[in-house]
Amino acid sequence: MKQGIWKVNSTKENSVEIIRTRSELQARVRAWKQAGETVGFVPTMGALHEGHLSLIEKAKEKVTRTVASIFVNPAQFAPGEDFDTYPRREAEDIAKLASVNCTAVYLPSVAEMYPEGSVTNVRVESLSDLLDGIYRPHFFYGVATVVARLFLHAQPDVAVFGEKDYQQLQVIRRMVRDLGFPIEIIGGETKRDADGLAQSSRNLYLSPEERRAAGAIFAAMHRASVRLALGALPSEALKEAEGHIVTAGFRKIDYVTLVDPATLQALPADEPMKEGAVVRLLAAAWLGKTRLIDNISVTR
Ligand SMILES: Nc1ncnc2c1ncn2[C@@H]1O[C@H](COP(=O)(O)OP(=O)(O)OP(=O)(O)O)[C@@H](O)[C@H]1O
Ligand SMILES: CC(C)(CO)[C@@H](O)C(=O)[O-]
Ligand code: BAL
Repeated sequence: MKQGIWKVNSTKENSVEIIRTRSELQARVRAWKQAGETVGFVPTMGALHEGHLSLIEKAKEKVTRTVASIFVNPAQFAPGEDFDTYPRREAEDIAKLASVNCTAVYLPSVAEMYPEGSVTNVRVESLSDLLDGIYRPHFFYGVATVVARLFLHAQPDVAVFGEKDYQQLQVIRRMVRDLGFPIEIIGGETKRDADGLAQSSRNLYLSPEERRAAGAIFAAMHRASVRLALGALPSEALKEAEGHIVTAGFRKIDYVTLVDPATLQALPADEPMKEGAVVRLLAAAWLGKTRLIDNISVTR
């Protein structure tokens, strides 16, 4: 029966196994585990770039089988956000996954992730309500809900998330801790273009002019991190960074802030960082209609 489901619903293309249903994925993972293999999981929304592929490579260091998922999750988009226009590039994505020898890709439908009448959600309170949660109040509830469901479908030993979405990584770590998922969560470092811009699927929305301006967000954060390491007041270093971002052509800043890396609570703005402190500098800003986020670690 398990074998039958697998044969009907999955095909092989460029050596990546394509799996579209929860039952197939669970059967496949169960078979691997029974054979003594270990499973790494990389959830994505597709339109893959080198950042995503680096997470597969990171998983491969730890496990013998890797599964990527591609699912544009309606529950994490608010009305008026870009759910309908979010880039969808299934064939290209599958070829990219093949190029890094990802074992399988999970491509569930909305009905597979949210069976009709589904009313069960996961809320990681507190962490979800700060920073991006202020500007996208629905967002981390949608992320936690879908990631919990994906974890139950994929049942991985290890899951890798990008540090680019730093708050998301912390929310997932907290959910895994609180609910006791037997999954090791690993953070993957942010892959950047030559000018420092963090790679992101939404960079595809930028016009050539906007793309030229976009590097300013990282440049401003990097400059602020150097000043902070030298003992500048956060209020001054962050204000200067905001000035650079606006001058480069960003139309609106949601935040440029210094936080505790674990709790994400804002640090005092009017005291220099303590010697030896390691904190996180996070920023979110709008370039035209595109919202870019980024973050870096700052050490004094
Ligand atoms: N530049 C990057 N380097 C490393 N990991 C990344 C990078 N960008 C995204 N990721 C990670 O890839 C995973 C899937 O993210 P997602 O599919 O939303 O891509 P994205 O590029 O962040 O898209 P978006 O533009 O919608 O934010 C997440 O864990 C995310 O943190
Ligand atoms: C983790 C995730 C795949 C959940 O939909 C998404 O938020 C993303 O791509 O970062
Ligand atoms: N990269 C996180 C997914 C999102 O912004 O919708």
